[in-house]
Amino acid sequence: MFENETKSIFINGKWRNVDSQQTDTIYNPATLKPITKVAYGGANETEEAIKAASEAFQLWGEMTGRERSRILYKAHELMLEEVDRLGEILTIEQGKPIKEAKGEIKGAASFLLWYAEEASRAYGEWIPSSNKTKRLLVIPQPVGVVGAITPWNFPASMITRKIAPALAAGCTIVLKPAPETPLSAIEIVKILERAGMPNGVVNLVTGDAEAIGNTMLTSKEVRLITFTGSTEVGKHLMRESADHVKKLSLELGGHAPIIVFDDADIDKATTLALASKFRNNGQTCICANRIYVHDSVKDIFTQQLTKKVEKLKIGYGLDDDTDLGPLINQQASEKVQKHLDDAIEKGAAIVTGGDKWSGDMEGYFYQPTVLSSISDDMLIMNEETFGPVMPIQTFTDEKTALQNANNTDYGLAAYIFTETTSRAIRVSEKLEYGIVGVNDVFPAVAEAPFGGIKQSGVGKEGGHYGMDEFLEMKYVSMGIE
Ligand SMILES: O=CCCCC(=O)O
Repeated sequence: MFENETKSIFINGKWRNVDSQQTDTIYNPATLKPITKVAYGGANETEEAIKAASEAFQLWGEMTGRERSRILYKAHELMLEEVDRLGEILTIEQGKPIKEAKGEIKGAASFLLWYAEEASRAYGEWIPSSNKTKRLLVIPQPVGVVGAITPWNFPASMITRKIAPALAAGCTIVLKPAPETPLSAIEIVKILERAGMPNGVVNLVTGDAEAIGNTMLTSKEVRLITFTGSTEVGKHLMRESADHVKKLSLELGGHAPIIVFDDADIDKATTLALASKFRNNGQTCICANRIYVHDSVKDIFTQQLTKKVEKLKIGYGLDDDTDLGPLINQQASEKVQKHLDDAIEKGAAIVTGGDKWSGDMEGYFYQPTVLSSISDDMLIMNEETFGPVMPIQTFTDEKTALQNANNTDYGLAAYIFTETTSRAIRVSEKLEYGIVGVNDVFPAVAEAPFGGIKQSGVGKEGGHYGMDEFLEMKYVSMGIE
């Protein structure tokens, strides 16, 4: 499936390596075996890519929305034709189970479709003037060159979620995928190329993350950076982009609570909690990180959940029956272990799991773990774990549950399980989060605004809101006779 070396830099319509011939080896996180080598680009390649994107902006920005739409729509069709192959590539480089990988590819395609449709719907405004001799217009115009920095946990859908609205709006792109997972990015760019994207509109630079990111940050021509990743890096981008007053769209860390009320459907609640926590092995920014269960249903919830967790199959992502793949790398595994050790030291009890998984592969596998006897001072209740550990704490009244859920600097996603509509509305309104799932743990869809508040980010991805990020509203004031 892969050559020993893969050309991974795409600038102005040409695939190439770097002049220095420097490469980066990409590993399969399940086996720790090398998959291929990609080009190790840096500042030079990023500057070239920015130049190409700036030049292409003239053409792309002036095309009609309908013309841009046709290319995005074609890319959507091409992506759907290749779900199986792209899913396999994604699993091989990222580790997630093939059923999730194929689901991600379909999700990635859905952003291309949605923004193909939105491309011709960037409306302006005619503002009624209070002065008879004036006419006031608002014209939406593309921001310009966009630097897109994407994460390893969703190597396909986080790319299309960013670049589809940017392209629909008329922006051009320099894409930097996560160093761990450049192969899905290469495939997506090839699809855009086959769909007829003009040269220079989408450019890809793999390699030295810091050098590429800093070149984007210090470039005057890059008008907006869209980033998904940690809050720490998001803060760095905010600080360093101040000199050029760059626009930023940031999807950062989360620490999602699930509140299980006493009127919840427990069978549904346990299925959903499990899906939220263990999808992508807990490596999702909207994964539940802490569960608050009403005291009166704690036992039944924990029993049912544990039974379901114990049926999860850990293994190689390409095996159809695998539910949990490996963690992405050693650092991720160490963090999970640190959170677990800290919790145990502070009095947590292991209900199930609690250790590394030693199968026949070299990767960083971990048993799906459920913990009880949880206290607020544990690391796991305060920091993003990004791994398959679920701490269960109890509460006795709605007010306390809300206080606990809101007691964090993060504000990405929160979930509540209840069968009472008024409670669902009341609690949703009080949760200090950008996204609330009510009896639903899969809120990320192309047509809705995804994004956090507080230290979980700025801006929205998805829906018409997602395209607004890439448009400037130019105000034209006309004096008339
Ligand atoms: O990690 C953040 C993106 C979540 C995407 C999804 O839930 O599909």
